Amino acid sequence: MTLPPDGPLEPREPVDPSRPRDPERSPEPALTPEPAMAPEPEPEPALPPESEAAPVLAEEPAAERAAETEPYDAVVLISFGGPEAPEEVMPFLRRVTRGRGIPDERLEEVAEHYQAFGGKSPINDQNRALRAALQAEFDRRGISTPVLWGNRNSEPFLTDTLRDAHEQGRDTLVAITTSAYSSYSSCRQYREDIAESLEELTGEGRSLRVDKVRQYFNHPGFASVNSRLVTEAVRELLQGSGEEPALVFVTHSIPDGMDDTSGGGEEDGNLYSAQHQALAAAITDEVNATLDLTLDSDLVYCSRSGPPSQPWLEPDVNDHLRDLAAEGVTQVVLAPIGFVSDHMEVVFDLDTEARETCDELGLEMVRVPTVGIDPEFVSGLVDLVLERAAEARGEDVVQPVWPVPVPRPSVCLPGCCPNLRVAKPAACGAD
Ligand SMILES: CC1=C(CCC(=O)O)c2cc3nc(cc4[nH]c(cc5[nH]c(cc1n2)c(C)c5CCC(=O)O)c(CCC(=O)O)c4C)C(CCC(=O)O)=C3C
Ligand SMILES: [Fe+2]
Repeated sequence: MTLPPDGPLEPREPVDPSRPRDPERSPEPALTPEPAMAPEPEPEPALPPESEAAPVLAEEPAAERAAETEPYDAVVLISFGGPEAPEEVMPFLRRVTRGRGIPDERLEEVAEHYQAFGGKSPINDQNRALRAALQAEFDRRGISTPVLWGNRNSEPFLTDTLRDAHEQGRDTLVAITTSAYSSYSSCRQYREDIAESLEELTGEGRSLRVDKVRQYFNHPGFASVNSRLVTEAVRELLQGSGEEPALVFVTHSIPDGMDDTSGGGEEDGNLYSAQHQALAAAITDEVNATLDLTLDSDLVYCSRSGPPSQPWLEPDVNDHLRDLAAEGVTQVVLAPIGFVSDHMEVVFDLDTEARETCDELGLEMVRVPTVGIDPEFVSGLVDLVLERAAEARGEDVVQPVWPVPVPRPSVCLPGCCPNLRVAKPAACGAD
């Protein structure tokens, strides 16, 4: 792998919000200005009054804690969820879009994509594999902390996972989400899920604390692995034909308004698109340097939904492929850097729809794998857990970063990535 060439690898300030910021050690970032570190969230209030429903809970013995992950006694992988059988598709889609008045015709249209794959999204199996790979990596390092898994939109639901953890005496958890970038959909919405689960469990007399690792689009375990995967795909294509392909980076489109407020609050906004642009540009440079090429690249978007009247990030991947073909391009490498595994957005929107577009246009297309359970990605996530634990203990932490040289805060800044429809409580933040 490539080491981050330009990131500050010296430790950052320990978690002590009362300490003044030292400008020498906190270079002004180009993309993500932020204070040295947001304060830790207030601990959850003490247990609510005993009720008949939960008389024994306070007696629960504390589970054994591995020293390396102190204060955390469990890791929880949080993801989107997906249906696993035809009859689960519509209930899943209603859950995803609840409270938003999406017409049933739109849901039926999306349901067809799932039904074309037997009503089963690959996402849950991919998360089972990721959970197991994370557990294996902890085991390999001699760390006994369990890795749990909970979803927003399908079983196992996050609330149930956290309740089970509490039953087993585990009440201080650190979360990893399957989403690397900053935006409402990819960050705050997961923080709202955590807050909602914690509130429900508090109502049952269960007190838990859940912190979160920083967004990891610029952790080498994600960014450098993507760079390697793109480089290998380009190398293979060149060995086949010798003709230089066009490089196309793809991510999930979001409404323009959601991108405008990504970061937002105390930052400049547009972080979602800016983070993708920065990673795409850095990977392109690395591919060109490694393979001695001069490839051009573009960042494009897939999986747009919402009414046509609402602007979403563009161009759409299919429109872009048409433009490339019109310019005389004959080969493309499609790199889905916005996703961590080959879920429906990848297998339907790219491997099915975009591939059909390529076939129509006579474009040869290679789709780069997502990071999935690449050992270096899995190891990077474990590093992020240990980094977050050291931060929670108030120790100096080493925060590897590439290509954007500033780590995202693990405690989100006030007002970042706001929910533009309804204000909801969110965990893991300073607001
Ligand atoms: C940024 C982003 C990610 C990446 C970050 C992350 O991973 O979280 C992501 C992931 C995913 N999105 C997924 C599925 C869906 N997303 C929808 C709708 C939406 N996504 C949005 C954004 C994102 N989405 C937005 C702004 C909407 C519209 C408003 C809304 O509804 O919030 C809808 C509703 C139907 C439709 O309108 O298309 C569905 C079914 C699945 C599961 C795939 C599977 O089953 O394998 C996954 C991993
Ligand atoms: Fe989505």
